[in-house]
Amino acid sequence: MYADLNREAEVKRVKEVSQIIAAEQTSNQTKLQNAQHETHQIELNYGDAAKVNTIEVDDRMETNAAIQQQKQLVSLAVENQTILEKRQQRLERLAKSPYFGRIDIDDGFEQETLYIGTATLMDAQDEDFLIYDWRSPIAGIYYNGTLGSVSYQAPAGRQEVKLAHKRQFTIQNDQITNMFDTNETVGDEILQGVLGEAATLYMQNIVATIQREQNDIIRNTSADVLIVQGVAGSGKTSTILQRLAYLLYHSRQKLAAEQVIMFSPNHLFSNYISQVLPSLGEKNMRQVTLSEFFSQRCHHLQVEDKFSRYEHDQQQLPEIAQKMRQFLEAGNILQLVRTYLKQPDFQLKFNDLLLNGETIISQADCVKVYQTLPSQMAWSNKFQQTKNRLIRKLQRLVRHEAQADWVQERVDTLSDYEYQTLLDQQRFDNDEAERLFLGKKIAQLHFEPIYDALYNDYFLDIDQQYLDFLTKNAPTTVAANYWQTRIEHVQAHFERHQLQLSDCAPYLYLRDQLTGGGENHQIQYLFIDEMQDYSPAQLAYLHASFPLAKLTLLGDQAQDLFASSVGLDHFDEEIAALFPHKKVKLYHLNNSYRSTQQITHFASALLPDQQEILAFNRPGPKPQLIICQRLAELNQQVSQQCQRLLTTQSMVAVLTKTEVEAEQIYATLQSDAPVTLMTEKQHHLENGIMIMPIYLAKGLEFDAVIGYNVSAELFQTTTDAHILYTIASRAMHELVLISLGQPTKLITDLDPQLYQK
Ligand SMILES: Nc1ncnc2c1ncn2[C@@H]1O[C@H](COP(=O)(O)OP(=O)(O)OP(=O)(O)O)[C@@H](O)[C@H]1O
Repeated sequence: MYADLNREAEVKRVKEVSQIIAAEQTSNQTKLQNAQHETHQIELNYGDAAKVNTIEVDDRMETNAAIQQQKQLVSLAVENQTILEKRQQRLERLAKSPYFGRIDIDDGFEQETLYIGTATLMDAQDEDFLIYDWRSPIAGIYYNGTLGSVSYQAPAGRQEVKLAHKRQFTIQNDQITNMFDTNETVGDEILQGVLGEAATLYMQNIVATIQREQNDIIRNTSADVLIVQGVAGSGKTSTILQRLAYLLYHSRQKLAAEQVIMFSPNHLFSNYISQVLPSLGEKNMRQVTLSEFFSQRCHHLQVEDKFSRYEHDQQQLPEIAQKMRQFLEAGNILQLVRTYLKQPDFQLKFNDLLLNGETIISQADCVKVYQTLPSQMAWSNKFQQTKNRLIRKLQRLVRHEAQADWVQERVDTLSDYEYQTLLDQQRFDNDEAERLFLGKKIAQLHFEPIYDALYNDYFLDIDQQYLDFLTKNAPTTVAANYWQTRIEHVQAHFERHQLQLSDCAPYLYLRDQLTGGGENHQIQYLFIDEMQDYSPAQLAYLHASFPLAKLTLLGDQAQDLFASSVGLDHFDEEIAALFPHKKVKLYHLNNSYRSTQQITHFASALLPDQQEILAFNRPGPKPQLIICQRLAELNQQVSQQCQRLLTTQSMVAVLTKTEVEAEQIYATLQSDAPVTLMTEKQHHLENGIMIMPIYLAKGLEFDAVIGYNVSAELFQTTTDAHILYTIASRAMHELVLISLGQPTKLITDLDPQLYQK
């Protein structure tokens, strides 16, 4: 039987469920306190057990057994406590809002009413579900189905049922504040309410209003590589965070949050999204930026980061440089590395290993060892064999040196302390054996830097090897002399211990292939947000670095600020082609939820290749274009607009094209509200006014945005159109664009109806 549909019945049910939750909270709290007390007691006892006599052998064994037993007790108690703590948190979440959806279904045998919330809740007898977790198979119907016949994926296979009713709620504590029936997947009305709200310092989960197209992405568990090309504000980031919560729920036994990595654009963004998973009762995944990842892997080099390269590009980026960059950043560069290694004349480049100016292991030694190995052996194998043989060679040298005069003299002059330390409590039958032992220790210590160098693969001259790779792989798109100049640049950078961003992927891949390193087998899922900011070479390298991980890539080519996807005509398909032997699934999200209809229409029109972008039906004021003739006037306008916007909005961002502009406006902005200049070091959003270059605002949103100086001089190219689109699409409710002098044609060529001058 379906439950009663009238409002009174719903009001009554919410109250009843809330009371059950409250009672559960009280009983669970008592259990939790008991568990905390018990853990504390066991820990105290554990301390006593460890104090037992350890001199007598029998006592010592007994103590060890006691300690083991106590340890087990502690870990059981802690585990029990953790379960209760988690349950308490879950109940707290449910108490704030027990559920948000109801479905009435008929499977041909019985009619059932199900309520959907952020976690499962059973009745006191543990027999009936009072609330179903949104991730349970049957809850999929709520997001996917319109009334009538629907199917869902149950553990036993696909099930067909009839969906008779669907109802949405907004519930605060035990009060229903909004409720209506819908035939839509998830109706507009509640979504209207959610999207009309003010911006928040942390991203919110979207569990109550997940849209059908987003639900497909969230619940896809079959793809090895899942690629989402979605327009600005289409919920890509929200969707993948929900997806991760879904995956963690369904693979509890096999997948832990520690086995998931997300590459995010910057720390501000990482922090902005950090509350979504905890709000769904899940632990956060690890987050890293590309720059951090590369720096970690190239510890002896300073890697150019995307932001400084962007800033530099704004000053100048000659066409030739761009072509060379495209060559190095194309997906097939890793293939070129593999081909290079297969050449018959391929030679490994080695370093001399020196100690106090004296060559201990020479390049010639390395070559000699390397050449004795079978040519058909795999490179990484050959490299490891070479390394092992060089280590053995060093060990022979140490044994030999142990008897050398300088070492024996050193043995004679050891202080008592040195003597004891070197002996390390070892006993010898005769003096000679002891002398030999000490001699060997001294020689080992002496040659320790060489051991380290061998263990850390420093005998491979990867820099020279990479230069050799570049020399043998000149692109056909640029003249030889330009390429030669670039190689010299790379060399000069190596001398200063620097590496340019476009060299990172081929350089590291070459090193990994040669040394057999660089693969992380722990990570099971890799998420890459803002994938358009990664070159195909970087994406391919990340895939090679996490070979067992399933990938979720999401982005929007129209927000490509760094021109990473220049030359890719069919962006997502070309990205998909990077994973030829994998099960790839492509999704497109065309509905934009963030901004008002007016802002979305305006932003979409800025794009050169008019994409299909569907605005959500939420009206607001038209974007405004303001033209100033002098710099002082421009700065004054920014101040005035900030003041005006802050009367109705709480988070206003002034977005600039470059860092220098952000600093300039920060120096002149006058406001009573707090003003923050956001830099890469800043990790938190702030209320009031935030000023930042657009690349730091990636993935973020604000109540109102002021686009700083959208002049014809600064915005001309396709990449500029992408920058402007990204600026405009950060605004939820209001957008103001201010230009110094003639505004960019990107705006003035638009239909004048789209904005207000
Ligand atoms: N189903 C939904 N229910 C409620 N809000 C949603 C939904 N989908 C998206 N949103 C909201 O739309 C806004 C944009 O979402 P999100 O940041 O995930 O989009 P995005 O595609 O990653 O954007 P961008 O590429 O522009 O950074 C957020 O405020 C998000 O909460």
